[in-house]
Amino acid sequence: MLVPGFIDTHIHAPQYSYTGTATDLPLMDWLQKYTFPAESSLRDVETAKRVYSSVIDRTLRNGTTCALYFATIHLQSCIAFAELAASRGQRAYIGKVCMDSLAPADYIESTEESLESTERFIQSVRGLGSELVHPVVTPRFIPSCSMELLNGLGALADRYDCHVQSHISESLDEIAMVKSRYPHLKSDTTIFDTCGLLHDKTIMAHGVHLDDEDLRTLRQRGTSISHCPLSNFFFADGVLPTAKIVALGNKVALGTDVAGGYSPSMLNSMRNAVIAHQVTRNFAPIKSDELLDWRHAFHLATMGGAKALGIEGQVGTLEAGKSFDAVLLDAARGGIDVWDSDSSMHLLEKLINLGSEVNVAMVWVKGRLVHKQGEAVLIDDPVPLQAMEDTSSAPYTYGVC
Ligand SMILES: O=c1[nH]c(=O)c2nc[nH]c2[nH]1
Ligand SMILES: [Zn+2]
Repeated sequence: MLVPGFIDTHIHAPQYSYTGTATDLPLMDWLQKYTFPAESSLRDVETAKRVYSSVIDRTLRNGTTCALYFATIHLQSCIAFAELAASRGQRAYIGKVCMDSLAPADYIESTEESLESTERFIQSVRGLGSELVHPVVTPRFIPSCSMELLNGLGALADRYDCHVQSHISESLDEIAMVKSRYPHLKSDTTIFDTCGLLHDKTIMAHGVHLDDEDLRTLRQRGTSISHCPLSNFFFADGVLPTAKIVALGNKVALGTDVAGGYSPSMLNSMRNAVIAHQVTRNFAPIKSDELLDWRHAFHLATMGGAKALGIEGQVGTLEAGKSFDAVLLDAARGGIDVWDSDSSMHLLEKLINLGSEVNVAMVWVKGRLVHKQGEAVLIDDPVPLQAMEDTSSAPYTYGVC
């Protein structure tokens, strides 16, 4: 079954090195114990290239044709990441992370350094001239950014017309920290808004504790929420009422939040979005009839992501005139039994509920084959769609898998 490419709207590329571990602590302790040391080690550009190549490769193998990535604070490593994404052919929105507070001495920047290297990152990525790879203004979250930094980043996003990403109202420990620092300001939303960081190219992860007023502000600004259900089960101290938020008219997309979420698979994220919805329904004091099933989750993982990034005219569905960002899913490759009586809707439902990387046969971005199961990594040469029938003679350049 050929489906639109999956769009992961929240993934921490440098955390890929410890994906599948570090599942035992609340957010603030987890950042100090696991995240900052791992991210700090990517100061070394060669280490960064190894990790970033792996995460690009792994996400492509899982059918992620487009990802909105957090990187680290290190300018040269971030530029190397953008170059790798461009040569590997993934649609990648990449943020050089900004933090001038709440981080260890070896993984922090001054306000000036943060603003300067963000600007240089924007210019360098735009200088690559890639249609697929874009810079994103990325304050990590409010606790790790001074007001001066947030204001400066708002101005940069405006000047360069850039996407913005961060985390918003994500957990009780994060909210308590913001409240103790800014007791007079109502919420994360108020702070981001005051600093000019909420607009229609902004994607905020989590938002589990947004109230109705916050949600209204996000709607008015056209800002999207990246729902990361698996990570929310570990950190959020709550569950995002996704169906309610979608019904209110807020833009919602899906993310894996690697490595707070331990799986880089968007199929897994779709399944967890449905489970999270079932949890909110089952434990809600008043039962609502809002629905979020596998079909909605599939929509959030494709068109929802495209709308969040403002590229719904190019990707998100398989339609004439759009870019061919697509995934060929094949149940026969393992783990899924199909019966003659199965309709094509049953087949798609099975692929979403039971599928994994094993079932991702081929992946294309903008018409270029970027992954074919069982073959070496495809790099550099854009391959025209017509050339794909006979793979033995196609003019691919192969890298080492
Ligand atoms: O899930 C998360 N992962 C992170 O790396 C992070 N940083 C701030 N807030 C965060 N939440
Ligand atoms: Zn995150």
